[in-house]
Amino acid sequence: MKKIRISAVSYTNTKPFIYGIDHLAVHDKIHLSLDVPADCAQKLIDDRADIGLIPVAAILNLPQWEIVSDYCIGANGAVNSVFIFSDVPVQHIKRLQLDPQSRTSNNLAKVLLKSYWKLNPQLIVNADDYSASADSDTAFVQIGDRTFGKKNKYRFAYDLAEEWQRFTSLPFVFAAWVANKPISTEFMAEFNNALKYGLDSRKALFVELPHREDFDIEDYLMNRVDFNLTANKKQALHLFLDYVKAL
Ligand SMILES: C=C(O[C@@H]1C=C(C(=O)O)C=C[C@H]1O)C(=O)O
Repeated sequence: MKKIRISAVSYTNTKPFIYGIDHLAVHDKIHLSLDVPADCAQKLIDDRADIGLIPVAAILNLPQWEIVSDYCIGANGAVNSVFIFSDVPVQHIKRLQLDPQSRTSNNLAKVLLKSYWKLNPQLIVNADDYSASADSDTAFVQIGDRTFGKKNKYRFAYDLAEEWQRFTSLPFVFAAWVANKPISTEFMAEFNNALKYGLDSRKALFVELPHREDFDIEDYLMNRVDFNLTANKKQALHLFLDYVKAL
C-alpha cells in the first residue's frame, strides 16, 4: 500500500503526537517528516504531503482542505511559546520582525496590532538580524522551542494566545491536522486514535524528554498547549481566519 505522506511540526509541542504515532501500527502506513511549521504548510500547498500539522493561517493558501482530526496545537489563554519579545512596551514598538518559521503567529501578531492594540509598526520579513536587533524599538515574534527560557530576558514578553483571549474571550488554534485531498475514513480513525494515545501517554513521554532548568516542559505539555479541537476552538479558528482575510 502506498504510504500516506505526513508533515508534522518539529517542536516539543508535537512530541505527544509523535509518541503516539511511533508506538502504534499506523506508523507503518505513514511516511513522516518533521518540519518547521512554515515548511509543513508549504509541503501541503505543493502537494509534497497528504496531511500536515499546518499553521491554520496557511489554510487560506490551499485550494482544497479538510481538518481531519479531533486534535490540534491550541491554547486556552497563555501558551508560553508564542511571543512578541520587546525591550519597549508594545505601544512604542517601531519595527516588528516576523518569525520565518511561523505562519499563524505572524498573522496573529498582525491581527492583534491592527484590531486590538490599534498600532501600525513596520513589519520586517526575513530580517538579517532576526531576534538580535541592536535597536530597542525593534521587537520580534518568535514561536516554538527557541522561546523556551527567554521570557524573562526581555523587558516585555507578550504571549499572543493570552492577548488573543483578552481580545476575543476565546481560545486559539495555532496548527491543525489538515489534508489536501480525500483520505479514507479508516485511516483517519486509526491516525486520530494514535494522536489520542500519544496525548494519553504524556507521563511516559516526559521520562524521555530532556529536563530544562529554565522551562517547565511538563507544565507546557499538560497545561499550556491545549490539544483538543473543541467547538470553541473551531469558532476561534474561523474568527481568526476572517481577521486574517481582512488584513
Ligand atoms: C504554540 C505554538 O504553535 C505553533 C505556531 C505556529 C505558527 O505560528 O505558524 C505553527 C505551528 C505550531 O507549532 C508554537 O510553536 O510555539
